[in-house]
Amino acid sequence: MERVLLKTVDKPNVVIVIFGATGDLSKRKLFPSIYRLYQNGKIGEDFAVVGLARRPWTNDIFREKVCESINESQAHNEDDLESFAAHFYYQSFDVTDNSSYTHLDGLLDQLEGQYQTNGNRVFYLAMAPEYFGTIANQLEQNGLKESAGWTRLVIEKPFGHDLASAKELNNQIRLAFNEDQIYRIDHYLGKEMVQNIEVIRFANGIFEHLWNNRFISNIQVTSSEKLGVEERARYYDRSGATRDMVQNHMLQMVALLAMEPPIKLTPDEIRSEKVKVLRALRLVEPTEVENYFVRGQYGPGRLGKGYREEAPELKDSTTETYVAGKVMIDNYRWAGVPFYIRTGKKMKEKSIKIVVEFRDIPMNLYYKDESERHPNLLVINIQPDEGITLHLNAKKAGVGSIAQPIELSYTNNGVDGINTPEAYEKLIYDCIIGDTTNFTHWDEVAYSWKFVDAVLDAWSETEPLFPNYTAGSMGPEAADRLLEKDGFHWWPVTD
Ligand SMILES: NC(=O)C1=CN([C@@H]2O[C@H](COP(=O)(O)OP(=O)(O)OC[C@H]3O[C@@H](n4cnc5c(N)ncnc54)[C@H](OP(=O)(O)O)[C@@H]3O)[C@@H](O)[C@H]2O)C=CC1
Ligand SMILES: O=C1O[C@H](COP(=O)(O)O)[C@@H](O)[C@H](O)[C@H]1O
Repeated sequence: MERVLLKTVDKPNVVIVIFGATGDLSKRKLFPSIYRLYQNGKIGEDFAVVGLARRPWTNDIFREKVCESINESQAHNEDDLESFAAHFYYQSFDVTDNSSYTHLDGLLDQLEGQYQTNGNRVFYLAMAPEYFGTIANQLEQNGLKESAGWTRLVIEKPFGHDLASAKELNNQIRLAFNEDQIYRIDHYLGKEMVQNIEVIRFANGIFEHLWNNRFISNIQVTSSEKLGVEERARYYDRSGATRDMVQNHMLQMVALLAMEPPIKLTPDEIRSEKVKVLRALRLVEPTEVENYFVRGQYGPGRLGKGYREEAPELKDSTTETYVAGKVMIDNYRWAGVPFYIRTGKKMKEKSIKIVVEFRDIPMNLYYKDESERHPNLLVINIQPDEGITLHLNAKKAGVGSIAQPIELSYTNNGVDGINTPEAYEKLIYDCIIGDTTNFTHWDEVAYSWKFVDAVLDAWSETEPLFPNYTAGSMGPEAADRLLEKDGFHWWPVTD
């Protein structure tokens, strides 16, 4: 099957307008990613980047900041960097002020002539979500969408706080932009091994034929972080791990693992299969929440302070920094198979890993201890290692018919081992060539909110007993019991 792109161009000509260009995301992810596109020849010389934020910076200060961010994050060539930075322009801008947009319109006209960008514009909203509706509306009202080329709007997460606010936000944005112009970023969808899930499943007969409830006993998806809340207490405390990670990244991975093969590799066909999975998620009943989900918050431990000590305003916080859940998909393929997910801050290791556990053989003939079990596992390593490992059993050399567990491994040599910038690099490129496959459609966002809202609503009825895991551990004990009662256990995420 051939991947069909909406538009395929070698070196697209474009002006990228970044709202929030003085912020953390721009510095840590966007500038380095655009630089990598330039370095790798994915964009040529016919591009410009306009940075917008309130600070009274000049083009020179902005270019210095861009160079600093690249200096800090990756290998580069000084001459290359200077010519790259010359494509960056800054405008001091208040998103709530009408006149800022008029000025921007003039700047875009000038740059489009200078760089021959054919009127192609990406508006990247790297700002707090409360401004998304206003910006979309102002772009429409001030005619900034009306150019000779295409215009696309990239929106960062979080997309709403719950289903109701997400709907409201979506309605506001849709007044100004069509669905096919909206690119909702989920950076996990830009990770190499997340993109590989589809290929591992659908390009291998040995997996796809077994990929169902007859042969798979459970699937475990872990995204653990060593980092704590860092400088983002204000955002994170209103969000918590469920909104920050489960509503988007974790459920997207579940959808890719569970979807039916698409009839074609087009964005619409893939999305339609993912939506079917998200629609089939079993909503957790309020009285059942304890049987399906576990929440946690880190206290002091091997990795330092507890969450409540990270900032004065977190002193009495009941926000969860950890979630584990048993997700059931009520469809023909997956009936009865739990998808266990877990994610948390200040855990033992940084690891994103998927373990597919196949049903065990009915009798153990080859291990001395009859209770010993070594089910076949397919492990998809997403970060920091990238690759897959298949756990099998084979005969121990020279000792009769005794088996031992063995592993077949494939390591995907990442370009330089840094995963997230690469994910942003891919997604920015996809956006400028018009490939929406790895962006989330409104339907996916809505079904995901519906699922997590049920859990969050049930939790809001009771006060959690926090903290309940130590910084540097693998999370609360209750998360182990979640699997034990089904006869399973978490497979380790480290060797
Ligand atoms: N940082 C990260 O790692 C991630 C961030 N995100 C999302 O990306 C978005 C941005 O996050 P982040 O960069 O961390 O946020 P920051 O708080 O670091 O940056 C916010 C930006 O908005 C600008 N700004 C604020 N108010 C206005 C205004 N009225 N007019 C114009 N500009 C304004 C600020 O600049 P100034 O003060 O100069 O106006 C600044 O450039 C958020 O939606 C966040 O959830 C998503 C994933 C990861
Ligand atoms: O979206 C987010 O993701 C990061 C984790 O991303 P990763 O690529 O390092 O796994 C998380 O730290 C952050 O809280 C969240 O907003």
